[in-house]
Amino acid sequence: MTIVLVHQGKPQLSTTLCDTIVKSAQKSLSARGVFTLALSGGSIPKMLSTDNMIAAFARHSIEPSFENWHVFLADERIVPSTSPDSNMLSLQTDGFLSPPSSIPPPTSYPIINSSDNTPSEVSSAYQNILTSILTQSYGKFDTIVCGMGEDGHTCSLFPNHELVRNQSDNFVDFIIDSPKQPPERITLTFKVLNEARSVIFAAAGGGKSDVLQKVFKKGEGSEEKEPSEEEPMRLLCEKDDSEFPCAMVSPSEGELLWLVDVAAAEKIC
Ligand SMILES: O=C1O[C@H](COP(=O)(O)O)[C@@H](O)[C@H](O)[C@H]1O
Repeated sequence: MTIVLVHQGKPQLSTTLCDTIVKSAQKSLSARGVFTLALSGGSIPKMLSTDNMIAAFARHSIEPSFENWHVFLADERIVPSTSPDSNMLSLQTDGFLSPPSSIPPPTSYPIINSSDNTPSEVSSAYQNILTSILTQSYGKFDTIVCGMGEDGHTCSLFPNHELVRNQSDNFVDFIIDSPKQPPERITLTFKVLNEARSVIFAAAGGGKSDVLQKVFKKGEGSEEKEPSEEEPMRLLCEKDDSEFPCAMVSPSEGELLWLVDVAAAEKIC
Protein backbone atom coordinates (compact mmCIF):
# COMPACT_ATOMS: atom_id res chain seq x y z
CA MET A 1 0.00 0.00 0.00
CA THR A 2 1.21 3.52 -0.77
CA ILE A 3 0.63 6.41 1.62
CA VAL A 4 -0.95 9.41 -0.12
CA LEU A 5 -1.33 12.56 1.99
CA VAL A 6 -4.03 14.87 0.63
CA HIS A 7 -3.62 18.54 1.55
CA GLN A 8 -6.05 21.44 1.47
CA GLY A 9 -3.89 23.26 -1.07
CA LYS A 10 -0.38 23.88 -2.32
CA PRO A 11 0.81 25.90 0.74
CA GLN A 12 -0.07 23.03 3.10
CA LEU A 13 1.53 20.51 0.71
CA SER A 14 4.71 22.64 0.60
CA THR A 15 4.80 22.69 4.41
CA THR A 16 4.67 18.88 4.62
CA LEU A 17 7.28 18.57 1.87
CA CYS A 18 9.74 20.93 3.62
CA ASP A 19 9.11 19.29 7.03
CA THR A 20 9.71 15.82 5.57
CA ILE A 21 12.99 16.93 3.95
CA VAL A 22 14.27 18.60 7.14
CA LYS A 23 13.41 15.47 9.20
CA SER A 24 15.11 13.22 6.66
CA ALA A 25 18.19 15.49 6.65
CA GLN A 26 18.49 15.30 10.45
CA LYS A 27 18.24 11.52 10.37
CA SER A 28 20.85 11.18 7.59
CA LEU A 29 23.25 13.72 9.12
CA SER A 30 23.21 11.93 12.46
CA ALA A 31 23.60 8.48 10.86
CA ARG A 32 26.20 9.24 8.17
CA GLY A 33 27.29 12.91 8.46
CA VAL A 34 25.96 13.90 5.04
CA PHE A 35 22.56 14.35 3.44
CA THR A 36 22.28 13.44 -0.26
CA LEU A 37 19.23 14.89 -1.95
CA ALA A 38 17.97 15.08 -5.54
CA LEU A 39 15.39 17.68 -6.55
CA SER A 40 13.08 18.01 -9.53
CA GLY A 41 12.25 21.15 -11.46
CA GLY A 42 8.84 22.25 -12.75
CA SER A 43 6.56 23.20 -9.84
CA ILE A 44 8.89 21.81 -7.12
CA PRO A 45 11.40 24.70 -6.69
CA LYS A 46 8.72 27.19 -5.59
CA MET A 47 7.45 24.73 -2.96
CA LEU A 48 11.02 24.59 -1.63
CA SER A 49 11.59 28.33 -1.28
CA THR A 50 14.20 29.49 1.24
CA ASP A 51 11.41 30.96 3.39
CA ASN A 52 9.50 27.66 3.42
CA MET A 53 12.64 25.75 4.39
CA ILE A 54 13.60 28.23 7.12
CA ALA A 55 10.09 27.86 8.55
CA ALA A 56 10.47 24.06 8.53
CA PHE A 57 13.78 24.30 10.44
CA ALA A 58 12.05 26.58 12.97
CA ARG A 59 9.16 24.10 13.45
CA HIS A 60 11.80 21.49 14.33
CA SER A 61 13.68 23.95 16.59
CA ILE A 62 16.81 23.65 14.45
CA GLU A 63 19.05 26.53 13.35
CA PRO A 64 18.71 26.80 9.56
CA SER A 65 21.78 25.29 7.89
CA PHE A 66 22.37 23.31 4.71
CA GLU A 67 25.92 22.37 5.66
CA ASN A 68 26.79 18.83 4.50
CA TRP A 69 23.73 18.75 2.23
CA HIS A 70 24.65 17.59 -1.30
CA VAL A 71 21.93 18.53 -3.77
CA PHE A 72 21.66 16.97 -7.23
CA LEU A 73 19.16 17.40 -10.03
CA ALA A 74 16.58 14.64 -10.46
CA ASP A 75 16.54 15.78 -14.08
CA GLU A 76 17.83 18.67 -16.09
CA ARG A 77 17.14 20.16 -19.48
CA ILE A 78 20.36 20.50 -21.54
CA VAL A 79 20.20 24.25 -22.02
CA PRO A 80 22.51 27.15 -21.06
CA SER A 81 22.70 27.69 -17.30
CA THR A 82 21.00 31.09 -17.72
CA SER A 83 18.02 29.70 -19.64
CA PRO A 84 14.60 29.97 -17.94
CA ASP A 85 14.23 26.26 -18.85
CA SER A 86 17.13 25.31 -16.56
CA ASN A 87 15.90 23.36 -13.53
CA MET A 88 19.07 24.33 -11.63
CA LEU A 89 18.40 28.02 -12.27
CA SER A 90 14.86 27.73 -10.91
CA LEU A 91 16.11 25.82 -7.84
CA GLN A 92 18.59 28.67 -7.28
CA THR A 93 16.13 31.51 -7.84
CA ASP A 94 12.87 30.03 -6.47
CA GLY A 95 14.24 27.26 -4.24
CA PHE A 96 16.64 27.21 -1.30
CA LEU A 97 19.92 26.59 -3.12
CA SER A 98 21.11 30.19 -2.69
CA PRO A 99 20.09 31.14 0.87
CA PRO A 100 21.07 34.47 2.49
CA SER A 101 24.76 34.70 3.40
CA SER A 102 23.99 34.15 7.11
CA ILE A 103 22.84 30.57 6.37
CA PRO A 104 25.44 27.90 5.43
CA PRO A 105 24.46 26.88 1.87
CA PRO A 106 24.16 23.36 0.45
CA THR A 107 26.67 22.07 -2.10
CA SER A 108 24.74 21.78 -5.33
CA TYR A 109 25.72 20.09 -8.57
CA PRO A 110 24.70 21.65 -11.89
CA ILE A 111 25.24 19.73 -15.12
CA ILE A 112 28.46 20.58 -16.94
CA ASN A 113 27.26 21.72 -20.32
CA SER A 114 29.08 23.39 -23.16
CA SER A 115 28.33 23.38 -26.86
CA ASP A 116 31.23 20.91 -27.31
CA ASN A 117 29.55 18.23 -25.18
CA THR A 118 27.05 15.70 -26.50
CA PRO A 119 24.05 14.73 -24.29
CA SER A 120 25.77 11.38 -23.72
CA GLU A 121 28.90 13.14 -22.44
CA VAL A 122 26.87 15.47 -20.20
CA SER A 123 25.05 12.45 -18.77
CA SER A 124 28.26 10.42 -18.17
CA ALA A 125 29.95 13.38 -16.49
CA TYR A 126 26.93 13.85 -14.19
CA GLN A 127 26.83 10.14 -13.36
CA ASN A 128 30.56 10.24 -12.46
CA ILE A 129 30.21 13.13 -10.00
CA LEU A 130 26.99 11.69 -8.57
CA THR A 131 28.43 8.22 -7.96
CA SER A 132 31.54 9.69 -6.39
CA ILE A 133 29.55 11.81 -3.90
CA LEU A 134 27.05 9.02 -3.22
CA THR A 135 29.86 6.86 -1.80
CA GLN A 136 29.57 9.14 1.26
CA SER A 137 25.99 7.96 1.73
CA TYR A 138 26.83 4.31 0.89
CA GLY A 139 25.77 4.44 -2.76
CA LYS A 140 22.16 5.58 -2.23
CA PHE A 141 20.34 8.88 -2.22
CA ASP A 142 18.90 9.73 1.18
CA THR A 143 15.95 11.53 -0.40
CA ILE A 144 14.72 12.18 -3.93
CA VAL A 145 11.91 14.67 -4.54
CA CYS A 146 9.95 13.88 -7.70
CA GLY A 147 7.33 15.88 -9.53
CA MET A 148 4.72 14.41 -11.85
CA GLY A 149 3.67 15.82 -15.22
CA GLU A 150 0.08 15.75 -16.43
CA ASP A 151 1.09 12.84 -18.71
CA GLY A 152 2.40 10.82 -15.75
CA HIS A 153 6.11 11.44 -16.43
CA THR A 154 8.53 11.90 -13.58
CA CYS A 155 12.11 13.22 -13.76
CA SER A 156 12.57 13.03 -17.57
CA LEU A 157 11.14 9.50 -17.78
CA PHE A 158 8.20 9.79 -20.18
CA PRO A 159 5.40 7.28 -20.84
CA ASN A 160 6.35 4.69 -23.46
CA HIS A 161 9.82 6.16 -23.96
CA GLU A 162 12.72 3.83 -24.71
CA LEU A 163 14.29 4.70 -21.31
CA VAL A 164 11.12 3.42 -19.62
CA ARG A 165 10.66 0.30 -21.78
CA ASN A 166 14.31 -0.77 -21.51
CA GLN A 167 15.49 0.36 -18.11
CA SER A 168 19.25 0.82 -17.89
CA ASP A 169 21.74 0.02 -15.14
CA ASN A 170 23.10 3.55 -15.24
CA PHE A 171 22.26 5.99 -12.45
CA VAL A 172 21.92 8.85 -14.95
CA ASP A 173 20.80 8.66 -18.57
CA PHE A 174 19.92 11.07 -21.37
CA ILE A 175 17.21 11.63 -23.94
CA ILE A 176 17.24 13.73 -27.11
CA ASP A 177 13.55 13.42 -28.01
CA SER A 178 11.57 14.59 -24.99
CA PRO A 179 7.87 14.97 -25.85
CA LYS A 180 7.92 18.03 -23.58
CA GLN A 181 10.26 20.84 -24.64
CA PRO A 182 13.19 21.20 -24.51
CA PRO A 183 14.08 17.86 -26.17
CA GLU A 184 17.56 17.16 -24.76
CA ARG A 185 17.62 16.18 -21.11
CA ILE A 186 19.44 14.13 -18.54
CA THR A 187 17.53 12.18 -15.90
CA LEU A 188 17.98 9.93 -12.91
CA THR A 189 16.99 6.38 -13.84
CA PHE A 190 14.62 3.92 -12.19
CA LYS A 191 17.69 2.10 -10.87
CA VAL A 192 18.82 4.97 -8.65
CA LEU A 193 15.25 6.05 -7.83
CA ASN A 194 14.33 2.58 -6.67
CA GLU A 195 17.48 2.23 -4.56
CA ALA A 196 16.88 5.51 -2.66
CA ARG A 197 16.24 5.55 1.10
CA SER A 198 13.20 7.72 0.48
CA VAL A 199 11.30 9.12 -2.48
CA ILE A 200 8.74 11.88 -2.06
CA PHE A 201 6.34 12.79 -4.87
CA ALA A 202 4.65 16.18 -4.84
CA ALA A 203 1.79 16.89 -7.25
CA ALA A 204 -0.73 19.72 -7.09
CA GLY A 205 -3.56 20.95 -9.28
CA GLY A 206 -6.56 19.54 -11.12
CA GLY A 207 -4.50 18.86 -14.27
CA LYS A 208 -2.96 15.91 -12.45
CA SER A 209 -6.21 14.29 -11.32
CA ASP A 210 -6.77 12.04 -14.37
CA VAL A 211 -3.39 10.31 -14.07
CA LEU A 212 -3.75 9.97 -10.29
CA GLN A 213 -7.16 8.36 -10.78
CA LYS A 214 -5.56 5.76 -13.07
CA VAL A 215 -2.61 5.14 -10.72
CA PHE A 216 -4.27 4.99 -7.28
CA LYS A 217 -7.21 3.09 -5.85
CA LYS A 218 -8.20 4.13 -2.35
CA GLY A 219 -7.89 1.15 0.01
CA GLU A 220 -9.07 0.08 3.45
CA GLY A 221 -7.68 2.08 6.34
CA SER A 222 -7.92 5.39 4.46
CA GLU A 223 -9.20 8.39 6.40
CA GLU A 224 -12.54 9.85 5.36
CA LYS A 225 -12.28 13.25 7.09
CA GLU A 226 -11.58 16.33 4.96
CA PRO A 227 -8.04 17.73 5.18
CA SER A 228 -7.76 20.76 7.44
CA GLU A 229 -5.36 23.71 7.44
CA GLU A 230 -3.13 21.79 9.90
CA GLU A 231 -3.68 18.13 9.00
CA PRO A 232 -3.69 16.35 5.63
CA MET A 233 -6.06 13.44 4.97
CA ARG A 234 -4.18 10.11 4.95
CA LEU A 235 -5.10 7.63 2.22
CA LEU A 236 -3.75 4.10 1.90
CA CYS A 237 -3.82 3.31 -1.79
CA GLU A 238 -3.14 0.44 -4.13
CA LYS A 239 -0.80 1.57 -6.90
CA ASP A 240 -1.07 0.40 -10.51
CA ASP A 241 2.49 0.51 -11.85
CA SER A 242 1.74 -0.79 -15.34
CA GLU A 243 1.46 2.40 -17.37
CA PHE A 244 2.88 5.62 -15.97
CA PRO A 245 6.58 6.24 -15.14
CA CYS A 246 5.63 8.06 -11.92
CA ALA A 247 3.94 4.87 -10.69
CA MET A 248 6.96 2.70 -11.52
CA VAL A 249 8.96 4.34 -8.71
CA SER A 250 8.81 2.13 -5.61
CA PRO A 251 12.08 2.05 -3.65
CA SER A 252 12.80 -1.62 -2.90
CA GLU A 253 14.06 -1.00 0.64
CA GLY A 254 13.17 2.65 1.08
CA GLU A 255 10.10 4.73 1.84
CA LEU A 256 7.66 6.11 -0.71
CA LEU A 257 5.40 9.05 0.11
CA TRP A 258 2.97 10.85 -2.17
CA LEU A 259 1.98 14.43 -1.28
CA VAL A 260 -0.94 15.85 -3.25
CA ASP A 261 -3.58 18.55 -2.88
CA VAL A 262 -7.35 18.18 -2.95
CA ALA A 263 -7.56 19.24 -6.61
CA ALA A 264 -5.06 16.58 -7.75
CA ALA A 265 -6.69 13.90 -5.55
CA GLU A 266 -10.27 14.77 -6.54
CA LYS A 267 -10.85 11.52 -8.44
CA ILE A 268 -9.31 9.13 -5.90
CA CYS A 269 -10.98 10.45 -2.72
O1 LIG B 1 9.75 18.83 -17.32
C1 LIG B 1 9.62 18.57 -16.13
O2 LIG B 1 8.38 18.29 -15.63
C2 LIG B 1 8.19 17.61 -14.39
C3 LIG B 1 6.78 17.95 -13.91
O3 LIG B 1 6.66 19.36 -13.82
P1 LIG B 1 5.47 20.07 -13.01
O4 LIG B 1 5.62 21.53 -13.35
O5 LIG B 1 4.19 19.49 -13.53
O6 LIG B 1 5.69 19.80 -11.55
C4 LIG B 1 9.26 17.97 -13.39
O7 LIG B 1 9.14 17.16 -12.24
C5 LIG B 1 10.64 17.80 -14.03
O8 LIG B 1 11.67 18.07 -13.11
C6 LIG B 1 10.74 18.74 -15.19
O9 LIG B 1 12.00 18.66 -15.87
